[in-house]
Amino acid sequence: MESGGNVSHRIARISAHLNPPIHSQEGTSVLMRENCRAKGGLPGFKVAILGAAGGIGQPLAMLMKMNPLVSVLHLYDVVNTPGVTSDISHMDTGAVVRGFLGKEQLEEALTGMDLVIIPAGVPRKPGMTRDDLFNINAGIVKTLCEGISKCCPKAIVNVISNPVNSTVPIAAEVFKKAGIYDPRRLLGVTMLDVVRANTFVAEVLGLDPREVNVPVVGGHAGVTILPLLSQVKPPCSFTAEETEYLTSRIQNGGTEVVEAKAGAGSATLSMAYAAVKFADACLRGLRGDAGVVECAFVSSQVTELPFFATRVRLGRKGVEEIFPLGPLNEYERAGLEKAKKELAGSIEKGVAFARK
Ligand SMILES: NC(=O)c1ccc[n+]([C@@H]2O[C@H](COP(=O)([O-])OP(=O)(O)OC[C@H]3O[C@@H](n4cnc5c(N)ncnc54)[C@H](O)[C@@H]3O)[C@@H](O)[C@H]2O)c1
Ligand SMILES: O=C(O)C[C@H](O)C(=O)O
Repeated sequence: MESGGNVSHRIARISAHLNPPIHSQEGTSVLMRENCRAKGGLPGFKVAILGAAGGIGQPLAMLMKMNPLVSVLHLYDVVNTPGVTSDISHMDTGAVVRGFLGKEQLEEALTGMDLVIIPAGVPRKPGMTRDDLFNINAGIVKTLCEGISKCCPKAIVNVISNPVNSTVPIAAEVFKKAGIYDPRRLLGVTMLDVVRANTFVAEVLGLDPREVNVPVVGGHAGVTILPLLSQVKPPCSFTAEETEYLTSRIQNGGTEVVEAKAGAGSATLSMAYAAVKFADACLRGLRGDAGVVECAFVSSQVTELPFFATRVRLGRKGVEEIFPLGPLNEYERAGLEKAKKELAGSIEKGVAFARK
């Protein structure tokens, strides 16, 4: 039986849990309470989501709370994290959730993290390109990466914020400036392109999308998104018309969603799904699992460009192997040239911004 002392200690803990100290908006914070269950510390990884109250951030937070590899989940945003954190913390899964609000709490949110996922920033509206988001999102990503440099320089960083083709080079420059850059640990998330490609190819082939794997290389915008339909698994072939249809649909998948949402933002739910699929692969790599291979936009020597998305093998140190493009057909070779031309400018734009 519990002693009286233990019982009142437990009630005090529960009451602290139900009545968390909430500080003022202007002041530092909300939801600073230490969750008592964090003490024992389940085996697992510590993950932070920056932009956790957003359209991607919320479902991403929910799905990461369900991931058995995660023991601690930090939710950071400049708005609304108390509500999102309170809500998600009631899920009866293992990860302990803590919320952090506003830039005063960024460092606390980041300290000790193994993986940081960044979906912070504005999304597109119809008629915009991803590059139109640069002026706002470049600064957001820069500030967040400065925090990472200081508080968790060894963390794996997954950049979702657009334009990914520029925000990843920005992150790299920030890390270089801080003297902590390890290219193996910085990954631009292009998983949604693969998810879409698997879905659209499966539709054409009449297969279950879970059985299909399409490598998508290059970058994450328009013609820089290059699906390698000649390398689809299971092996298959497409007519010229199917190739044209699939390439165009995969390259314009983001725009398809932006237009359907008609001003209410861009892909959030499929992106959260893709982000968790990718984060889970990073965590399995960190754990030491063998053969974890996904596509990502990383520092690369596969082409003459400093960054390029290809299939990479994920391990304890992040990106441990970068696979070459493999044999391309004529259609893909032409696509590659177009992709490289646009990518070069986007990468340069990010680097120039960060070096200013
Ligand atoms: N890589 C991809 O495949 C992919 C897919 C979809 C969307 N995106 C991009 O992801 C980003 C977010 O999209 P969304 O739909 O979630 O947008 P959203 O506006 O719904 O959410 C963004 C969140 O970021 C927060 N935020 C803004 N400034 C911040 C800062 N300085 N620090 C922390 N948080 C901050 C906002 O408060 C908001 O909660 C956009 O740039 C979008 O283009 C990328
Ligand atoms: O298209 C967008 O603006 C969001 C994202 O990059 C996507 O591919 O859905």
